[in-house]
Amino acid sequence: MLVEKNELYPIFLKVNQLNTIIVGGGKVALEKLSFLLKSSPNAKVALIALDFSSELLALTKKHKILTMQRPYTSNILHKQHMVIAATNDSEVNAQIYKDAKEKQLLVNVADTPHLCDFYLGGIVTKGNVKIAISTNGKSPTTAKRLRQFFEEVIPEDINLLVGNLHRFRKTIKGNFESKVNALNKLTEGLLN
Ligand SMILES: C[C@@]1(CC(=O)O)C2=NC(=C\c3[nH]c(c(CCC(=O)O)c3CC(=O)O)Cc3[nH]c(c(CC(=O)O)c3CCC(=O)O)/C=C3\N/C(=C\2)[C@@H](CCC(=O)O)[C@]3(C)CC(=O)O)/[C@H]1CCC(=O)O
Ligand SMILES: NC(=O)c1ccc[n+]([C@@H]2O[C@H](COP(=O)([O-])OP(=O)(O)OC[C@H]3O[C@@H](n4cnc5c(N)ncnc54)[C@H](O)[C@@H]3O)[C@@H](O)[C@H]2O)c1
Repeated sequence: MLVEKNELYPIFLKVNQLNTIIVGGGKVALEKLSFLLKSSPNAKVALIALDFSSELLALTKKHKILTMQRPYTSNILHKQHMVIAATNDSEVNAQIYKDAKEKQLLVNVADTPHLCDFYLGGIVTKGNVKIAISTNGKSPTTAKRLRQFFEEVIPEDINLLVGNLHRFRKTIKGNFESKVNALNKLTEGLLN
């Protein structure tokens, strides 16, 4: 049996130094913004929509996020790096996709895999450690459950390990290779 394989390449974006725009102000926009801010509270993001739900407005106020109450027009994509389309108008969403492609922006039309350059994933954060989960767009529910599972099983003190190894690395003398050897020797027991 041929097993399908996820060929997406995950990268960890510094969204505090990139410009992201979300088009839409309803339930889906709220979900995408909440997950973005949960992982990256200082993300540089702006929203544009005909109207915004009160829950979404409360979140934008809390994080000092700019909201623009007007219809989408393509000029809003100027100087943006990424756009998330989350309106309830599929023609507008398709137009955003087309405009973004013309301007070579990364685009995600929420919940519409064939109109996405990237997917938002399930994300587990423990201090400096972050794990991103994707099911290749096949089952967001599985991504959510896996995220909950790893949030539960990965100990909070994983961050202590990272901090200790970071400090230990600075104390090791020698070239790159001997540092790698020392770090690997010290941590080989972690797998057992
Ligand atoms: C991970 C997460 C992040 C986030 O949203 O930020 C995320 N979806 C989440 C939850 C969720 N979304 C939906 C449900 C209801 C169950 C269901 O319908 O299946 C649930 C579960 C729930 O809410 O319980 C609806 C839905 N979503 C997509 C479709 C279309 C389709 O499946 O074809 C439909 C059907 C729409 C319809 O019916 O028309 C598609 C996408 N959703 C993705 C991400 C991308 C793929 C990620 C991957 O590769 O796994 C992708 C491809 C594009 C995208 O990036 O949007 C977040 C969990 C975060 C967490 O909890 O940690
Ligand atoms: N809510 C869900 O659970 C769900 C599930 C699966 C798919 N979807 C799909 O996701 C999309 C968004 O759903 P939702 O629940 O967030 O809708 P919603 O009605 O809660 O919000 C839609 C938002 O789009 C904005 N909008 C519409 N036209 C616009 C335009 N021309 N310019 C700027 N903003 C515009 C509205 O102002 C509103 O804020 C829809 O296509 C919906 O079918 C929703």
